[in-house]
Amino acid sequence: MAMLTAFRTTTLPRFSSSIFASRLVSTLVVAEHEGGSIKGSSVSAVEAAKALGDGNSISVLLAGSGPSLQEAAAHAASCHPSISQVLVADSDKFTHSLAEPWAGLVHIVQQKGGYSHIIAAANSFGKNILPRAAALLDVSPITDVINIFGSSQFVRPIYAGNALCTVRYTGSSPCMLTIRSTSFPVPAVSANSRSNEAPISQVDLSTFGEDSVGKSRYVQHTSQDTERPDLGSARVVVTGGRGLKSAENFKMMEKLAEKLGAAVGATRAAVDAGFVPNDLQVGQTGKIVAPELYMAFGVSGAIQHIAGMRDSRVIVAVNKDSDAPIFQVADYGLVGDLFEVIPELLEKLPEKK
Ligand SMILES: Cc1cc2nc3c(=O)[nH]c(=O)nc-3n(C[C@H](O)[C@H](O)[C@H](O)COP(=O)(O)OP(=O)(O)OC[C@H]3O[C@@H](n4cnc5c(N)ncnc54)[C@H](O)[C@@H]3O)c2cc1C
Repeated sequence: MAMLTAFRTTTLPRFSSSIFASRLVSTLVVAEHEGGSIKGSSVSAVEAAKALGDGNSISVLLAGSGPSLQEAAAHAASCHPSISQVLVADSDKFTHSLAEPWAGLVHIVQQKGGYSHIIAAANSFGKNILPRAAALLDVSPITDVINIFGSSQFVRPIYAGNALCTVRYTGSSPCMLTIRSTSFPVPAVSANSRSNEAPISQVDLSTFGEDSVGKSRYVQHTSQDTERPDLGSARVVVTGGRGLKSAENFKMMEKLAEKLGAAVGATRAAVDAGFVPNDLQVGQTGKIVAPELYMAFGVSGAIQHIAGMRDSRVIVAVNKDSDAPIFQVADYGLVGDLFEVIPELLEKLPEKK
């Protein structure tokens, strides 16, 4: 069984990456796609793979079926200069991201490719697939990585982000990671900047075991309004908490988001109260966001919520309780009633062009 050695907490150490530079690194990025494009969080996983070492050969694995898979493969082949090849598994077994068939796919691709690392984004896609694939490969995955030092040393938050833990991977290959995409932004010059396209090849599925199919069943996929930016990568996020008091009142947040071109977020209390679906939840057990502007209305600032938004560049909080912990992390705080503040904002903000 693979071993993880946690050897230090707190601030980031300065390790020389040369300790591990002599190892050959090749990485498989398990990528998610939608509407014919590879998702931004998966491109961040490619960016993270770059940090594993010079000369890292990075392969991107895409699976699914139909024309949108082929479009996504073409997009993946040209979306980042560090991608060496795109592997495509075309089968209706992978149309939905069910963990069992996808983990089986990662297993056979790893058996053939012998990658030293396998990476996916730490979102519902990666968190669903990677642990199961790791179990099939008999290694321990390292989750929620926010910094990479060479091929074996990784930093990840613990205690809801209150401490950083540096772990050294001493297990066998492959070393499997999920990464926080907000910690590996893709520089504008890297995105879509390659002059030639990476080769695309089909995965040979002849050894794919049918026993992984049918263990879980796809029911339906509900997704937020596609007109809005994705919560995980939006530049502006407006979040409502229990202070909004009802699903009806939460519509004010949507109007505000519309004016600001923002994504809507929510606390777990707001989700549990049924104001909004749980894919809007920000926090330790929700999405991790790091927008340029994060606006929190009627949010107390519980540690589990802060864990998901503390890396936002500017935090604005509106709360009627001046002692609310959210003010400890806010750059701008307004002690006031959100039912007065939001309508005033809606009135004074110009319409989005
Ligand atoms: C294991 C675990 C995981 C968790 N994961 C998450 C997570 O991922 N994300 C998350 O958010 N929570 C998470 N929680 C829950 C978390 O502990 C808090 O319960 C939750 O964040 C509180 O949400 P809230 O701020 O909306 O509600 P509350 O704590 O009830 O705060 C409501 C706030 O609204 C203010 N308010 C009320 N009326 C008004 C008004 N008219 N105008 C202005 N302000 C007003 C109040 O002063 C108060 O500060 C988790 C908890 C546990 C135990």
